[in-house]
Amino acid sequence: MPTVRRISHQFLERRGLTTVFGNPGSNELPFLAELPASFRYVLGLHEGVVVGMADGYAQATGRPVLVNLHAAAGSGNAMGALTNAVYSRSPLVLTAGQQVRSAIGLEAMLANVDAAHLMRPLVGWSGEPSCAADVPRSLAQAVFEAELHRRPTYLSVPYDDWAQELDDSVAVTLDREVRRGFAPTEDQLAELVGQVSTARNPALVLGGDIDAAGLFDRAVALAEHLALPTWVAPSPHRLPFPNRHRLFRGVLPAGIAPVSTALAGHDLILVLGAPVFRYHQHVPGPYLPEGSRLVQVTDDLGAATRAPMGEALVADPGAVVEALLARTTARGGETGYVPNPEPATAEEALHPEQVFAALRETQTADTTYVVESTSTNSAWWRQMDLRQGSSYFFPASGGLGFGLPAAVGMAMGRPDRPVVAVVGDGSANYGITALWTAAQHRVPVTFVILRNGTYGALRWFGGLLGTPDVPGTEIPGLDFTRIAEGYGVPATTVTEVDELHAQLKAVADGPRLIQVDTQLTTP
Ligand SMILES: Cc1ncc(Cn2c(C)c(CCOP(=O)(O)OP(=O)(O)O)sc2=O)c(N)n1
Ligand SMILES: [Ca+2]
Repeated sequence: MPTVRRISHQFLERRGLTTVFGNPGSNELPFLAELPASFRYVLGLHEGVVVGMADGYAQATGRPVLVNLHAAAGSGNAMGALTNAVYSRSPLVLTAGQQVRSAIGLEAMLANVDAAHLMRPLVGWSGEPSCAADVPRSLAQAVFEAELHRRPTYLSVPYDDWAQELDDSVAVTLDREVRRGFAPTEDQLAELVGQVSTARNPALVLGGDIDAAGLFDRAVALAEHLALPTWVAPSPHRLPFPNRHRLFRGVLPAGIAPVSTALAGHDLILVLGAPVFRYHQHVPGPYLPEGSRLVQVTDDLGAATRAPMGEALVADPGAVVEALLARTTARGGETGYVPNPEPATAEEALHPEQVFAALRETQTADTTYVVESTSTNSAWWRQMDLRQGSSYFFPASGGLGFGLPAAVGMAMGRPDRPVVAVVGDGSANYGITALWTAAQHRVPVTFVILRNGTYGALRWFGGLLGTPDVPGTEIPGLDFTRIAEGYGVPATTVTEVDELHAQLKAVADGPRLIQVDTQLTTP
């Protein structure tokens, strides 16, 4: 008779969840025992790094990813990174070990009290099976819930369940398939085609889901077909459109009034694959310009129901893109790209624009950038020239500690594409132990640390909020070359542009860290 562990491993193997990101405690060991040879366990030294790596791997592969955490303490450490995975809609399946069933109620050491509620409201589905025999079905539910809703799930399993024997009938769970189809109806498509065809001056706003769905090139085709000025929705965690394309109008500012100002004059605003909108700094004003109509198309039901204005169609944006391409008359939009500007310079240190121009000039066009530098966004979009899908990733809820781990996870998920992490000297500390995992697995990531000795974005926010003189924004004296070497990653510091070019051009067969002293700029 098969054990709970055997059936569960078989189910995970059939669903392709054979890379496990984890950090174990005693509660997890009975699950990890007898892992089939097809499984790969990737150890992270902190649970925030474990989830960050899994998030990167999930966004790189587009597939559900298994995470194994240590009871409540491990799950709690993971929550910060989980806020990013929620908003990047990463299908993570979090599993956590639980004390033996008889010791949970008395709250023995390592009991995860009220486990099914611990990770809410971050996770979509969570549970702890009522008996060992329900573990395989519960695991299958956790996987399907994550896959279908594209939202992390959480399953807590008492560690004395795994060795329990089950009767053969439970194997019926192994072959389950659950599929989703969110195609719009003919009437819905006809209405949308009519709205776009009759619009005088429509605009296109794209969200990260367009890139996640592999629609980057189809979005370009649509914009060119209909001559649509195109923006990226505020606070992007991915890039859904080439940032130097002649139709690109920029990343929408993350304030209510500035969004209306940017979109003024467009009678129809078509939002594909984005929440409406992920505002950040509070700048109140009209949600929409006078005379504008907003139509949002998303397969994220929550994003559709919570928007403050406009109409929403809950459907697969890809089906809408193809229908608009096929059923509307071409308007001959601009094609091609605008030239790159000269980078700004600085006195003592390098200007971030010089760093980004060096990346543009030395890295290949298929490079995946994982960015977590919060005061350099303007410099980044001014200098980078990204023309492929899956080229840009940023922490989706702004939770720091994503950059270094996610870069490691992405490089593991897509070993065919070079990965460069561009991380601030503040952000780097939240996920710094990812360097150890990179060294252990010889993951070929280039980590570029922008050292300006401060929490630059907070200095800028202080000015915005009228609180310029607050404590806790200066971080002098950090040396990431010595920290990196302590985790096994070779590292250098550069102060000149030529040195930076030379370092970036050098071929590395594993991880490397380049620390660059940069001037503080504003986001
Ligand atoms: C987990 C976590 N902690 C704290 C913050 C607050 N925070 C912090 C601390 C920032 C400064 C990051 O500094 P950096 O050096 O990484 O980048 P810049 O100097 O370019 O701003 S930006 C920001 O929102 C956060 N977003 N996430
Ligand atoms: Ca900084």
